[in-house]
Amino acid sequence: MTTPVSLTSTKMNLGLRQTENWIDDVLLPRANALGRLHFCACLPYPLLPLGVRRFEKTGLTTGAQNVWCEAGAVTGEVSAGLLAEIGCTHVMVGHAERRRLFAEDDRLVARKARAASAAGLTPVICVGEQERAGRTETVTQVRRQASTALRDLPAGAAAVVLYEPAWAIGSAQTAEPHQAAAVLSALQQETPDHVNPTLLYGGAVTAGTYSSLRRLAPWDGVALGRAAQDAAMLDDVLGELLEPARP
Ligand SMILES: O=C(CO)COP(=O)(O)O
Repeated sequence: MTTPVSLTSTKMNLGLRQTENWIDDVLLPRANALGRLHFCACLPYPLLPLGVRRFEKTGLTTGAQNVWCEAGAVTGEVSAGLLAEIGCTHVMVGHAERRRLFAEDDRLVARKARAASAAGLTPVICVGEQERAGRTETVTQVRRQASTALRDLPAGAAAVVLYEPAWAIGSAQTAEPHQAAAVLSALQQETPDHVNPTLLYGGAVTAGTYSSLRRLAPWDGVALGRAAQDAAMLDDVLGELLEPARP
């Protein structure tokens, strides 16, 4: 049984001091466990050097929450090359909040994923339905989002596909495990032969989420939001992800 993979994004929820405290008091004391999960913390742009410095030699890595597709004269944006140069390993593309607030569509998300990959970063391609929907509609949306982003990645490129239903993010409810299993199966079918992405679930993850999803489908891990910011919740999730005998 391979060890699951996990990551988190602090979104815009923590300032500089809060991020320092969270890294020092919550993440670093758990660096061994988090390192086993290849844990990546996706931070706002100005806090990326802080993450890179603090995580040096810990097994944890730093990711960005967004990127622009090209370098050059694009005021206010940040290129994949710069993210790689400062030490990021991952970058999220197409998070539901960006699709909703900034009208990011599948083609733009695909360009961002390609740029990330070309710079040596692992794109975390976020997919998921904006509104709660039935299985057929959900699977159709997710298939389209994932295939558009994956098909132009170079052969052998590292990639994560993160299924996060927008309605579950920040809520108390995760996706229903059978429906999530149908999504995972569609993602596997939609993955082109030349890439082998890690497939994660996110959205209202707490202790128990991974086990109930994994019972029905071979998810590679989970992305954490609120659960990574609370030491007790994080301990519970880590205990579950790292327990030796999972079904
Ligand atoms: O959006 C998320 C992570 O990117 C999920 O957040 P929550 O786990 O807090 O719902």
